[in-house]
Amino acid sequence: MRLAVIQVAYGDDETVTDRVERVSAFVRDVVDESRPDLVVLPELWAPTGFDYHRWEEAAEPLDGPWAAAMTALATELGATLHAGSFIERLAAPGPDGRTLANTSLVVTAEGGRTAYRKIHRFGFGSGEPKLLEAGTDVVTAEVRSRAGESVAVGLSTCYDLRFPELYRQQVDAGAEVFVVPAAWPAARVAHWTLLGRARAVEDQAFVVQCNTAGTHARTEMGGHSQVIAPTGEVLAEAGTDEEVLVVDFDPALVKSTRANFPVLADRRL
Ligand SMILES: O=C(O)CCC(=O)C(=O)O
Repeated sequence: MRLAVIQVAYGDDETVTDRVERVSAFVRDVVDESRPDLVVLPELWAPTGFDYHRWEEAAEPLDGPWAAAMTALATELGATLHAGSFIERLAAPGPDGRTLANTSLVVTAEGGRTAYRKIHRFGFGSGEPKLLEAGTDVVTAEVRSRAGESVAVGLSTCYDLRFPELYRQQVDAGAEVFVVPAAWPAARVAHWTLLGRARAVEDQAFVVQCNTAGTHARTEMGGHSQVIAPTGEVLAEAGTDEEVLVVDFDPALVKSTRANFPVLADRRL
């Protein structure tokens, strides 16, 4: 199976409309050139990650124009698109009284959609916890290759990476690959790379991390998107600029790694 991780860079100058157009063209070029089965984009690349005060105006429902554009792109290209996340406007306020969520969207080549709402909100009282509802559901999506292979992918977003219990629940739900879109700042990028490898080793799963590059809302992003094998081997790692990682991987490596070194069978809780 082949995947392409697109580490998008952006600043504060580009309009959201221009960015959606630019990134869609970028995805088209990557698919034309490399024919990946799965393309991954970062967290909140369209509504501008850390620009919290614009989220309200940028929010769209799950059946809004951004999701429609991403669905059209996936079906046009015949590849599964993990479109990263967007600010979703919920139909009704959630338990915290908020009507927005940070929602990731996966679209298959046939246009089937899976959505995941970020469970762990980042901001310690401001930003996400103040503005967004928290997701409650552990979500996996099936990704099929052009050759007919199939793998279950666990969905999480950025700060979720710090909470290993979420990934154990994804393992219990059948996940063999974890895909993590992010807008992870440069200040803590060492945590990002370390935690990604830790999740791969402890859960014996592929980890696909797609971060943001550039500086927006006075926050420098960390880049260093990476793809990790279930053994902990780093299969590819980006630098700090806009970049694409194309990686071929064999989903069967998860089962063989878990069979050959069966630590997950020794869990006690
Ligand atoms: O946990 C971190 O250090 C960064 C998390 C973050 O930026 C986010 O979830 O948006």
